[in-house]
Amino acid sequence: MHASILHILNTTKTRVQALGPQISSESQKMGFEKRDFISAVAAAKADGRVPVIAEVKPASPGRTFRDISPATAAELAWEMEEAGAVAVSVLTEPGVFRGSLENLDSVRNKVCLPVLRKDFIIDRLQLEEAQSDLVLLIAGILGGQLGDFVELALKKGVEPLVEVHNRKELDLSLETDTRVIGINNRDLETLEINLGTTEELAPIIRECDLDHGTRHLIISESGMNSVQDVRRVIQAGADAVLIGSALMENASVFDKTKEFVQGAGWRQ
Ligand SMILES: O=P(O)(O)OC[C@@H](O)[C@@H](O)c1c[nH]c2ccccc12
Repeated sequence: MHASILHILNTTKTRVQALGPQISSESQKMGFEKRDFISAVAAAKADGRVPVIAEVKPASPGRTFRDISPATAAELAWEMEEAGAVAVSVLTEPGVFRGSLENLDSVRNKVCLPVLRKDFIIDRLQLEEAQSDLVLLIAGILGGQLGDFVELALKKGVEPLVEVHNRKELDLSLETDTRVIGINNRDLETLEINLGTTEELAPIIRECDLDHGTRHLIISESGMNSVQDVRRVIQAGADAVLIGSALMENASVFDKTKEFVQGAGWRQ
């Protein structure tokens, strides 16, 4: 693991331990209606949009994009929705990524799209502390506990998005009941990007689906800057893409999201 990721895992552990009792009482919140990500992807495909999960990302290791308050997060998410995004991802890790649970709540109250909580989940209490439609579970971090976390999320009615980066993590994820697999093109050890990761792993998922009569949704995550990049991973078998930095760097999040969603004409 890269030093910044190890640092996040340590601070997350301390934070969750300190917040323990408060989190369990918050989980009583009622009146939460889940938004279905799988049918949102199908709807996007049916009307010719490239399914883009657009990410509200204030910073990443070594880079700051924008200061994002809950009000700004809502504004950005609204631009993403208007531009045709299929879902919104919200970073909630408060240290290195400068995210917040307040940003997540604010986004979900503003838009009608499914919302993904993007964080480093290491403790089941974290599944109680926020309400989202999808939750990221990183196979490389959860290891042997992955299956339990997938079950827990499903039981809560939250769609797990299991993130993998190599064959070993993919095999682990295919043993769970997850319906959504994210292939991270970024190596969490070096933080380097290689879109070939999707080209390598997506066909393995498709083959497994054929063998078992299942149908996983494949999300290609990270490192896409152009419509050509998106085209490449969709052609490799991805159903959807997850894009953060390229949107945050652009002066107009609406314009950039729309460009990816429309695919600049390569989509018939
Ligand atoms: O900003 P990018 O390169 O478009 O990547 C977005 C997203 O995939 C990335 O933020 C991400 C993927 N997996 C994560 C796990 C934790 C934090 C962040 C991430």
